[in-house]
Amino acid sequence: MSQKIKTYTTMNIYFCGSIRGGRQDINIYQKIVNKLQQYGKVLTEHISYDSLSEKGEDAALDGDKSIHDRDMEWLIKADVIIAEVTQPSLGVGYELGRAVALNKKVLCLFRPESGKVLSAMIRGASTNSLFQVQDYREEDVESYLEKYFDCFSKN
Ligand SMILES: O=c1[nH]c(=O)n([C@H]2C[C@H](O)[C@@H](COP(=O)(O)O)O2)cc1CO
Repeated sequence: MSQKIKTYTTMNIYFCGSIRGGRQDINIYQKIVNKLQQYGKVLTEHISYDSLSEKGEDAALDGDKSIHDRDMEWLIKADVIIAEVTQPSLGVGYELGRAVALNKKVLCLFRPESGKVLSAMIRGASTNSLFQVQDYREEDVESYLEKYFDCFSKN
């Protein structure tokens, strides 16, 4: 067990979650980020911060361009992208499109019990093991991540 965690320590994980699209799901983002930190470095940990409001990060110096350019650098260096896609977000949709273009490994997590219907452009992109969409209930999120990273280590 300890050996498995050791192999994961250098993995770069890019977590996507809604910011300006709405912060309703922040508690779930925190749960996901906490779990992901068992497997590697979460480059976008800030998405889970209580202090980050719907206004987004304070990018007073270079504005939104610095946020975009930094996040694209992180996306390029990520080994895997985990996205919580229940709360619709333009930024998350954009990140996922860029991740597909970069041939990255992507897991999208969606909660049907929210009553929302996931965009066809996300669910419909799930054609192979590189881009997966997983429906889940909040209480099961950790076990889905465990299963995903268990298979990840074998690929
Ligand atoms: O301040 C920010 N910082 C930041 O890293 N992002 C990135 C990471 C999130 O996965 C995604 C959220 O996009 P949006 O704000 O459109 O919901 O964009 C987005 C913003 C604000 O748009």
